[in-house]
Amino acid sequence: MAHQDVDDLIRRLPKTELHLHIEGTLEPEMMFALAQRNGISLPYASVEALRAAYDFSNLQSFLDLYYAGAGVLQTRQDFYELTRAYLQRAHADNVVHVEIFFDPQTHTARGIPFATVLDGIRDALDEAGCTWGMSSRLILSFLRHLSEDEGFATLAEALPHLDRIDGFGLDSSELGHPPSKFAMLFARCHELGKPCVAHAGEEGPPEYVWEALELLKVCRIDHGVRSLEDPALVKRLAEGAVPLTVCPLSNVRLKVVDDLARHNLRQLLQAGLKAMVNSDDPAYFGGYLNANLLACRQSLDLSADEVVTLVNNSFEASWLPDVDKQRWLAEVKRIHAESLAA
Ligand SMILES: Nc1ncnc2[nH]cnc12
Ligand SMILES: [Zn+2]
Repeated sequence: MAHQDVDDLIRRLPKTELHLHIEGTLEPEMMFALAQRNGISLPYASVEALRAAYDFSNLQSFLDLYYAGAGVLQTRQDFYELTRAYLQRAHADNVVHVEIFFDPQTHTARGIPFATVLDGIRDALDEAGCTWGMSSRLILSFLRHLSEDEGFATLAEALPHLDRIDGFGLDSSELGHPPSKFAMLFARCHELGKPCVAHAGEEGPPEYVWEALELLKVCRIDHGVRSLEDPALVKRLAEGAVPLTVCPLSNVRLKVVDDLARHNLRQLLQAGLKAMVNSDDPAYFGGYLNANLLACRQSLDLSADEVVTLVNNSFEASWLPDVDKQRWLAEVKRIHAESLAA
């Protein structure tokens, strides 16, 4: 199939996104607009100056800016508008199902009530369900640079809202904050009957992926690109069909890989791992879901079959009920067959 046809297929396929930080969808234009509305001054003269600062050397250099930027989010309406803007972009990319992270500790630490954050995000998710039939799940992600006790305090704040929280995650500065630090917290999350995921093997070593699996008992690994360094881990991930929510443009921008052409996405698939493509923090990393897939197609010369495998892996790894998964997988198959026949 010609490159142009694979690109068309990428755009046409229904897709799901499983690794997306809602705070990472805050575009510079919206950051400035909210800053003005909320009477906050930003240390940048213009949108262009802010964008120019998006030149990261590693995960921490990004996180410093990302947490500072999130300071403009104050009201339920702000969180609603942020989420609505992301969902509009996802819908334009033919994303039909999203499972998104929110970082409540980033906001409650500034005095924003937990419910303000949750209500605003949920307003937009519910609206997207009504307007487009887009399905969604919301994942409360704990900040791993904070203590486990602080995680427990956040979990206590979440308890009255558990009907609107679908799972738990772990993100932020990975090095020096291994999953084992949160073993008791995640045990409690499992007791609440919710699925858990964790960022691991982004900058951190394969041991962190092992800990996420064995101690936090996660059902997906977020990133996990360093797993290939450990053959025993690859065997474990393949045998357990553990999904890896890979974020290629993020990996380039955070210098996890030096060049997209040298990303190990294909090697992950060839090792039998359930990898897929996601956008992570698209406002900071230069592209939403289709942009990630198109960039991989171009730099890695992905075939139509590889694209379909990535999209299928994503539906299979989602928390959709089986009947919905089967419906979307059948739709992917139909569109793939149509594009082959064209
Ligand atoms: N890529 C990433 N890794 C860890 N924590 C994050 N929070 C937002 N984006 C993140
Ligand atoms: Zn992430």
